Amino acid sequence: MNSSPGNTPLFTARNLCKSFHSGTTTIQILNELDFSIDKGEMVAVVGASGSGKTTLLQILGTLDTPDTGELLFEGDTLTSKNDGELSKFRNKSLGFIFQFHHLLPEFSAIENVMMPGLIAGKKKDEMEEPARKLLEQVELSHRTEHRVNELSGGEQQRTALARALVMKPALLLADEPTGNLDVKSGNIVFELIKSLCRDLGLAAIMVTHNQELARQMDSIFILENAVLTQQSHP
Ligand SMILES: Nc1ncnc2c1ncn2[C@@H]1O[C@H](COP(=O)(O)OP(=O)(O)OP(=O)(O)O)[C@@H](O)[C@H]1O
Repeated sequence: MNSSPGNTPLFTARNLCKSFHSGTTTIQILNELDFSIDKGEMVAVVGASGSGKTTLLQILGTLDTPDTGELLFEGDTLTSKNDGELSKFRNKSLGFIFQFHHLLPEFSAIENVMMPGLIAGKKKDEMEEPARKLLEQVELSHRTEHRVNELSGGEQQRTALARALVMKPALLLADEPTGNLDVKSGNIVFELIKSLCRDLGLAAIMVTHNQELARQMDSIFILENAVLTQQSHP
């Protein structure tokens, strides 16, 4: 949100509206919500349970569609892209990390990290070095050949982080990335997210219930009554 006049933000959401309908009830989750983030900026999104944080992140990540509104990446609209184009966009420009790791259990740590590249049509030889390097950066050099179910919860989440970064995205979307971990493992994952994003110049939007972690980001936004409000930094 710190763009100086004339500078295009990395990612902009304009006028997002989203409602869910259940029987006769309509829940308005997002109401003319505006948001933008600059290259390399790290923001936290907090809010009460059920306020719509996951829904917002899914929409920003083009995994869900708003009822109305527009998303712009580096000034280009994403709204007119078809599913195939959006899938390519996500693969190239976005990294995702969720509360649960969503790794493929039948594959090893390094195979999981290489996967986004292989899906994009890159050769295994091309992906092996960056995957190995990232596993080293998340302190898992000794676990590269382990299958997912042979890793601890913290190790699985660090593998998921390596996978999220392997395509060198510009923006990391993290939904409660430490929510399923004990405090110590969660802190390790959070510190890695922070340091790797800083080192790689990545922007990040992190949904969290943890105020202590949120305070360590560049800014905090509260999702309340279907709009995002920036909290003045403590
Ligand atoms: N597909 C859906 N259909 C109907 N209602 C939905 C759907 N997805 C989410 N909701 C409702 O929208 C609201 C927001 O859900 P969401 O998961 O985005 O909240 P959240 O802020 O991430 O919650 P939490 O902090 O508990 O994870 C909730 O009341 C939820 O029940």
